Amino acid sequence: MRHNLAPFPATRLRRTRRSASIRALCQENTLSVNDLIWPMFVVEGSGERQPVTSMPGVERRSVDLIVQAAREAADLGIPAICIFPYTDPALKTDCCREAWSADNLSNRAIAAVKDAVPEVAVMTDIALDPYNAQGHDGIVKDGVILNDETVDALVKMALAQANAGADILGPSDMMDGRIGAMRAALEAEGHKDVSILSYSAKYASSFYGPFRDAVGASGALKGDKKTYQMNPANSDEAMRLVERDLVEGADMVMVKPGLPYLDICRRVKVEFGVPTFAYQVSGEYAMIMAAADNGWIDGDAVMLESLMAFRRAGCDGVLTYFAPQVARALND
Ligand SMILES: NCc1[nH]cc(CCC(=O)O)c1CC(=O)O
Repeated sequence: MRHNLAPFPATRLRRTRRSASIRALCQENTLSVNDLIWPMFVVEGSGERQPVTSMPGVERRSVDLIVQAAREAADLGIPAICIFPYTDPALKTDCCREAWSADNLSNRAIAAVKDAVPEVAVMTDIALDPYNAQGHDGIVKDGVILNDETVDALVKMALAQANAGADILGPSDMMDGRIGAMRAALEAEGHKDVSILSYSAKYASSFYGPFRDAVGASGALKGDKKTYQMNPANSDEAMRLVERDLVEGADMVMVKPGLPYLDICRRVKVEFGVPTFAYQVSGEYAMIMAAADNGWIDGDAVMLESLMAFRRAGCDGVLTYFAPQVARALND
């Protein structure tokens, strides 16, 4: 872009900022409810709500209340929700078989939402951590995370979610070869219209701490996820991962976490021009809420500013725990 500005005073850049109406005319980016995916946590029971201590305002909800939240999403105009299960520790095993059980908690929630509020798109999470006694996203043997055995398990998990009625599958595991394997299995099993939103550039981040509390995975996890999630120091590698996932059949891609990785969001959008999403993760949410609860920042204003930043960086949409608050603020 060239910037051949006439010298002052012919150019006074404040002219386009002088009133609300002129600022509105010159605004380059917008944030709308259409840009939101609302992540939520499901727990066993009925009428059950459990606050997540490290994420003020976020609760685990039983399936009936997930359905109620999906209705709220529809009323607010939020196009999609994303379901994460809090799994009973007794169901966690080394082989992770609960992950692909047709009537596991997550699949029951997917089916219930699709039955009651079919117009809301349901996204899922595909990774073994909620079902793994070892807390890892993949199957662990002798301290090593096994790639190909994990992909076989993830394919079964993907099919179970598609059978339950999921619209968008979200592989968040970072194994190699999983997108191609899932896409082939979906085609073979008649799920040709199910979307894959791949967590393509997912970093080994410390911003996921509160999420691991929310799904009850922090206790089980031994070690870290650095042999599969990305090194936060890398950027070119993210482009290779995105390209690989697109070639294997992903429809949309994600960068995660969000705000600390806006440069990656920008590169993905500019280099590939595909539907690009960011995940404003639990730690990002917790930081904003903690400062707001202390009266140190204006929480609502910072929430909206942080989400506009994703749009400015080129994201088509954002997974954010703020989704209902944002929708309410935008609908006001
Ligand atoms: N693989 C599971 C998964 N899916 C989404 C998140 C994090 C989301 C958040 O922090 O809000 C994680 C945690 C992890 O990788 O340890």
